[in-house]
Amino acid sequence: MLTLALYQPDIPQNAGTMLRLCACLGVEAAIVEPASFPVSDRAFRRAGMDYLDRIAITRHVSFAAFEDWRRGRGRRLVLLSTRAALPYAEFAFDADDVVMVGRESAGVPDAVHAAADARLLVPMRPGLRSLNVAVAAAMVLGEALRQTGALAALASAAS
Ligand SMILES: C[S@@+](CC[C@H](N)C(=O)[O-])C[C@H]1O[C@@H](n2cnc3c(N)ncnc32)[C@H](O)[C@@H]1O
Repeated sequence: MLTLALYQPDIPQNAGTMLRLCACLGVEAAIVEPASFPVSDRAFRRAGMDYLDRIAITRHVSFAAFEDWRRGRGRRLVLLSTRAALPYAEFAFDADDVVMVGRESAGVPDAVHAAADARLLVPMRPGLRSLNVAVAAAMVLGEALRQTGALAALASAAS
C-alpha cells in the first residue's frame, strides 16, 4: 500500500485534509515529527473529521527514525518538491512507494532532498511559487493510485 509522509507538518488544516485524503483513498500515513501542533488541535481534527480514526498512521520522532522504518522495509522515498525537475506523471510508481510532502513554510531540508530516491514536480505556470501542499499530495497520489491499479480497485469496490 502507498504511504503519504508528512514532513514536520506546520498547518493543521492541511494535515487534517491530507489524512482525510488518505482515509478515503486507502493510503497509509506517516508523520515525521515534530509537528507544530498537537493531534488534539481543533483545526486539525475538524479538517480530518472522523476519518482520522479510519487510517493507519505511523509517527516518527525524527527523520532519522523515519528512515530506519522506511529502509528497513525496502520502500522507496518519493519526494514532492518545487525544486524537482521530473514531472510526476512521467514517474513509474510502485504500489509500496512512500510519497513525502514538505512543510508549507519551508519544504524539506537539503539532507531530506538528497535522501529521496526520486524527486517529483507538479508542473506549474512560470512565475508561480507552489501549490497548497494538500493539493499537490492529491494530484500525485491520484496518479500513483491510477498507475498501480489501486484506483480501479477502489472503483470496483464502490460499484
Ligand atoms: C507550499 S510548498 C513549500 C514551499 C516552500 N517555500 C519550498 O520552496 O519548498 C509545501 C509542499 O507542497 C509540495 N508542493 C507544492 N507545490 C509543489 C509542486 N509544484 N511540485 C511538487 N511539490 C509541490 C511540496 O512537497 C512542498 O514541500
